[in-house]
Amino acid sequence: MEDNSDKLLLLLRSMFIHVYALALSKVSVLFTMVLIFTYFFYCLTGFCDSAPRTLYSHQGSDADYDILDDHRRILGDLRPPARLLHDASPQRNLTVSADAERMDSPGPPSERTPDTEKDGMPVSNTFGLKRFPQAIIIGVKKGGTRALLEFLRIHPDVRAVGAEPHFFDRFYDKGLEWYRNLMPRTLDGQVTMEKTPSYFVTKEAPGRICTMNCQTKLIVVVRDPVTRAVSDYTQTLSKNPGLPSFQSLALKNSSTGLIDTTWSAVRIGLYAKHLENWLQYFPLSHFLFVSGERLVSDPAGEMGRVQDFLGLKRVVSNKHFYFNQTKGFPCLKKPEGSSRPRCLGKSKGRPHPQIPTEVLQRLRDFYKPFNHRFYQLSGQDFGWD
Ligand SMILES: Nc1ncnc2c1ncn2[C@@H]1O[C@H](COP(=O)(O)OS(=O)(=O)O)[C@@H](OP(=O)(O)O)[C@H]1O
Repeated sequence: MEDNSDKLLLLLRSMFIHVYALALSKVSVLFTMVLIFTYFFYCLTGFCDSAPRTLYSHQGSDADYDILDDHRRILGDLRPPARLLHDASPQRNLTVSADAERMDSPGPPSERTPDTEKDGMPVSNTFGLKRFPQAIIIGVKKGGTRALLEFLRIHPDVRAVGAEPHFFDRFYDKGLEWYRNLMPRTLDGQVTMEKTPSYFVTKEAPGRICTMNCQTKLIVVVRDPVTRAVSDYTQTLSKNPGLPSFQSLALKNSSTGLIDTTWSAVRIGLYAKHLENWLQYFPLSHFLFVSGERLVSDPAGEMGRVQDFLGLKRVVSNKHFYFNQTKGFPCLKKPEGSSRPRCLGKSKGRPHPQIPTEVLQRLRDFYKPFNHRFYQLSGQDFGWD
């Protein structure tokens, strides 16, 4: 009898231990799952990326860069890249100098991020590496640079910083590692890009970019300097409604009709002058001049040229665009993974104030010789006169 109860007790004890162990393992599985979900959520909101985020768009020229787009892209980035699914990438003709390759290696310990170095080798905790841009949209302000970058970002082999980094004009003292850390991760063969339109008019920018990598491809979106000046003025006016009239800023003196070239809205349009500075550092073959006008009238045509220049397969084409009658500009058809068609923000393609025709004509006359010099230097006639 006592023997039997002992056995029962033993049986009950072993059952209890089993149930307890089972419960413990379930709790630990649950706990692990909670941890995994928390980590994914953290990554989805962009916090596990080591890149310092800059949002200079509100201080800079590009006032309506949509940060939500970056979050959408982070979601997109969690999808395995196409080339990992089927490796059919075309041969790239982008070249990166030995110096740039060297600079891709990790910086001093103080600048290292946890996922950029292991045993002296760059590694990554997601796909790809942060690299210096092989191509930069350097200008011009109000030329259509945001439209170009957003159109390029449709391409699976282009990865670009959303906001303007302003490294080569404002933040050069932060150092190249700081700049590289701003870049999105890319796989071999993908092109890293950024756009900061003020580089084109920054005297030091070409030398600094060449120090990073003299093989960098440079894209300049140019637009009739007269409409560009009005667009620039419209932007400043939207931030400062008390601004003096366009004509009082553009003309030194209304009776002589002399143009005030110290006004930045006028000075930026002297494309030949700025290009001459760049040509001291880079050969013409490193530049692509995109017509801001054609980017509106024939976005697919202009994108074809850009993709060729970057050595990319022509992926972005007519099928990606539609003309939005209300906005009066081409917009992107519903991009994959997004729920709606996409036009640029309200500050892109806004109405310009009426400027007296004689002032516009005066400006047109003023720009004529500079435009012609620019056509000569660039080897392209943009037909502004
Ligand atoms: N598809 C599309 N949608 C909207 N706007 C377009 C587009 N393509 C070119 N543009 C022209 O881009 C002009 C703004 O140029 P940027 O993006 O270079 O401006 S900025 O320097 O970044 O502020 C902007 O200037 P404004 O028309 O004066 O607003 C547009 O004319």
